[in-house]
Amino acid sequence: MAIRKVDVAIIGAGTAGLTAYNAARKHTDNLLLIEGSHYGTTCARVGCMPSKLLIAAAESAHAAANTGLFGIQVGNIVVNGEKVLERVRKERNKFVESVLATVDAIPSAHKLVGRARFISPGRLMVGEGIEIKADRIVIATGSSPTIPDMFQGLGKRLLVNDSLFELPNLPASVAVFGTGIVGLELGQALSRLGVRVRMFGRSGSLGGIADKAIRDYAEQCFNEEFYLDTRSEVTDVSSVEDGVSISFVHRDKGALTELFDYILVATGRSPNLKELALHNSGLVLDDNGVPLNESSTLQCGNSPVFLVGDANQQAPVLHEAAHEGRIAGDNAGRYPDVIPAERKAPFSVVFCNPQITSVGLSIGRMPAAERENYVVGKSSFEDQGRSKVLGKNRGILKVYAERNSGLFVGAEMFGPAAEHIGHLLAWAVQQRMTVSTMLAMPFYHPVIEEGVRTALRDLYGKMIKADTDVDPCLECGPGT
Ligand SMILES: Cc1cc2nc3c(=O)[nH]c(=O)nc-3n(C[C@H](O)[C@H](O)[C@H](O)COP(=O)(O)OP(=O)(O)OC[C@H]3O[C@@H](n4cnc5c(N)ncnc54)[C@H](O)[C@@H]3O)c2cc1C
Ligand SMILES: NC(=O)c1ccc[n+]([C@@H]2O[C@H](COP(=O)([O-])OP(=O)(O)OC[C@H]3O[C@@H](n4cnc5c(N)ncnc54)[C@H](O)[C@@H]3O)[C@@H](O)[C@H]2O)c1
Repeated sequence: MAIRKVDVAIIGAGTAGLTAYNAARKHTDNLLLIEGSHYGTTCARVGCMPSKLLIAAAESAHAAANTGLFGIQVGNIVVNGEKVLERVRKERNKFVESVLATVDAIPSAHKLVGRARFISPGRLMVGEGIEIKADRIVIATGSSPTIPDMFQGLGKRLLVNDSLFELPNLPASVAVFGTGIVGLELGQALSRLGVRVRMFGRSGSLGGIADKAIRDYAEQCFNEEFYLDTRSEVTDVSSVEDGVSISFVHRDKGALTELFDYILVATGRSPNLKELALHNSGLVLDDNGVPLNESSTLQCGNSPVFLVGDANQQAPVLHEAAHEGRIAGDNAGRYPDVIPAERKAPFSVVFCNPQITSVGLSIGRMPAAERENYVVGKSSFEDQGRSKVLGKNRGILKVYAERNSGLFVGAEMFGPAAEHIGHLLAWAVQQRMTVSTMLAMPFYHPVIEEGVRTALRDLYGKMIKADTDVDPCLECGPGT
């Protein structure tokens, strides 16, 4: 049995693990990055990048099919599924290669391939033959798709994000389970590429939208493209010779049984912690078996262990995984002199179409009494000038401010260019801007951002006096 002693061990060479490695290395040269599977990260290999590539193809097909609005007729549109997936993989591989180049640049003495688990506090076993004694440990093991029992046994008919992009061709039909972020992004993309899609949700949730009015509006929009039920009643899912048979209660047609080539399971992700034998780690675990940890330091209690990225499930998105890795790597390097870091404003974007963005405080999830402390402004994109020009005039934006201070605290949007609007609003939250400061900023004309001004003016009007309109907007052009 080989035994190695290091200052810092990092488990998992994904986005969080790699940034943790870089930060910890500024403090010590005696560190180890342990990876139990492929290098290349979830984001590049099976997450953000291939999904966005598939969505880009879908957007292209959708735009081609919807030129009639502008008086333009396009000939017969043919989606070549093999070529679509070929491009997804080809471009995806380039993103993976750029990560692999980063990993290659790490000295081999700092890397170890094998699955790690705790054998006691501060001691890890990697595979069956290597024991690592580590003064400090960063857990950066990511997350994996959760597969509910009802889908077990479907064999190759069951897809998750990891397997979808490896299909040689686009299937004719896919039933998507889960109306969360992954389900919505991939399900809509498949539908826009000509795949027959039905989407089955369970809890009423849709793409993480907290506000009920925005959620209902979005559900209606998606149903104009494909059948989506956020509270579906699915009575049977079985593997049959030609595919998967699904029995469900259709919202309008009652009980139905339909056949699909595949089901795509997008019912959430669980942190990769089970394999770590955390009962040997000495860490205090919550009811779900996740070590308790502090979000400003990522430290687990007073221990020399840090938990980052999807593994802690605090903010399972790429930029947060990277930020958390940096904080934890630095703290593991400097331990016991741990320093709390400022966290970024909460921010997410869902790349469905129209897009969804959520920023800052989630007023929609607050109890009614707490919500009283906030004022809500709203705008619709149905009549918004630039959105109409582009034929993208669907959507709602809600913006939130603290009632007493006028501080801008958050927003939620389903609508055009939400990936960009979300950035403006997230930066405003993080800069602790007030609504009046935001309204003093320049707004060009005609742009989609004018819809933000409309919502902020509505908010401002409600803040200054509930029953008084703000002054007319003299600088607002038509359709803002
Ligand atoms: C389909 C999809 C689309 C997404 N799109 C976006 C997007 O558009 N924007 C966005 O911000 N986020 C997106 N995300 C989320 C984003 O990909 C994740 O938040 C991010 O990749 C998490 O990084 P991580 O370092 O925590 O985990 P990972 O990159 O998964 O790294 C964890 C690593 O730990 C290794 N590991 C696990 N257990 C062990 C062990 N016991 N021993 C050794 N190694 C181990 C794994 O092999 C893996 O390499 C998407 C996710 C999915 C699934
Ligand atoms: N654009 C992005 O930033 C992006 C894209 C993809 C994923 N992600 C990250 O990945 C995480 C995981 O995404 P996800 O979509 O897998 O999880 P999620 O938690 O967003 O959604 C899972 C959905 O599945 C539903 N569900 C659970 N069991 C079900 C069942 N048996 N039948 C039908 N529906 C069921 C849940 O009610 C929920 O709506 C997200 O939280 C997000 O942070 C981010």
